[in-house]
Amino acid sequence: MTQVGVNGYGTIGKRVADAVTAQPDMELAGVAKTRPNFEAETATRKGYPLYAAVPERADQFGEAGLDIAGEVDELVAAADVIVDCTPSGIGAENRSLYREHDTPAIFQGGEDADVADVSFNARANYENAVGADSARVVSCNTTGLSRILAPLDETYGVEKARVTLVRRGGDPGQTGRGPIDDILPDPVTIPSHHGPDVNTIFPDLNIDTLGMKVPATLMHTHSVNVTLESDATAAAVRDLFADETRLFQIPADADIDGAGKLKEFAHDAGRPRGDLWENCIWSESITVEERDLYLFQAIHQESDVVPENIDAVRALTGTADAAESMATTADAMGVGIDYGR
Ligand SMILES: NC(=O)C1=CN([C@@H]2O[C@H](COP(=O)(O)OP(=O)(O)OC[C@H]3O[C@@H](n4cnc5c(N)ncnc54)[C@H](O)[C@@H]3O)[C@@H](O)[C@H]2O)C=CC1
Ligand SMILES: O=C(OP(=O)(O)O)[C@H](O)COP(=O)(O)O
Repeated sequence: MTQVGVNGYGTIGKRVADAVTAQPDMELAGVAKTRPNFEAETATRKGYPLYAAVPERADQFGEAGLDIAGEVDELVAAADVIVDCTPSGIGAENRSLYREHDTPAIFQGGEDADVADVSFNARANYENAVGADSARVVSCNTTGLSRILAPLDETYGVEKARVTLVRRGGDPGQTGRGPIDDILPDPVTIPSHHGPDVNTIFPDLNIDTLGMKVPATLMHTHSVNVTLESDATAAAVRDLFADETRLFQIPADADIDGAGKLKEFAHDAGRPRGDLWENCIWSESITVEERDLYLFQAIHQESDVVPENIDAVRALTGTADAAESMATTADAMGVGIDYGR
């Protein structure tokens, strides 16, 4: 059993912790929190060992009626792998703590690529992380792009990818984020950081990305154009994507017209927190004009990186190959949508 510690128990951390507890080959060593808020209370209620992330604030937990198992360095010492889910930039600050304890570490996409030995996407470059000391699971958007680019590149070759990313302003719980009533080119410079981030997974891939931010919280939406190196048809691309567990093709007759209905669908399906771990690609949008493929996809920013974090644990510990790990993760979490079956 691999003992996994989660440092930072917010949007990503709480989902990674739940996913760890579902795996047959992993145990949750504990989670580290900075303060005794409602998420700390939930962790305690779930029976997760709770550690104080900031030693000076450890007393606050007891004062709030929450027992702690210790301080974060004890969690790092006890874990075989630590998954750092702290806000952007804090992961880099925590790197020395993980090194001190010789604990392999997984970082998130908000960190710069040089925080870790490798940038990671299970479908595209799992092998690069096998036996590494650290890996960075690329951002939700880069994860979503890597999942479609890997099969397209393997099957047809990618001459050039062009993607416009319409980004949600903040997560549902991020009440301080915006825009509230605006549509922003963000970043206004081109390419956005997503293209270079894709290149940390596919170093030679030719890609331009443009980013925008809108007053939405539910999901990101991508408008994708990929010029392929060889001929394809829309039907063949649909068949190719159908073999990918982490790609969900929204059927035309599902009456799912946007992120709102996608989330409703996820809740109806009994998904925890209404999570959609898969890219959600509108099947009707898949169009091929000569060698140009077009599609729209929605990405659930809060959850698509969660299966990737689980696979990254197995890659760092060398306990499974990519196919085995992705299958185990899917079975344990219920990743994959067989609509209509
Ligand atoms: N929310 C999203 O849409 C996605 C976020 N990411 C990345 O995941 C990482 C985490 O993001 P979120 O979960 O959204 O952030 P979050 O703000 O929801 O959660 C971060 C948690 O870490 C805690 N924290 C702060 N300082 C800490 C410290 N020194 N030690 C331990 N914990 C500390 C915060 O109190 C909070 O509970 C970032 O790198 C982000 O870019 C990646 C994909 C999607
Ligand atoms: O990594 C993300 O988005 P990004 O790839 O657009 O930077 C996540 O949705 C987190 O974005 P945030 O930095 O706006 O919280």
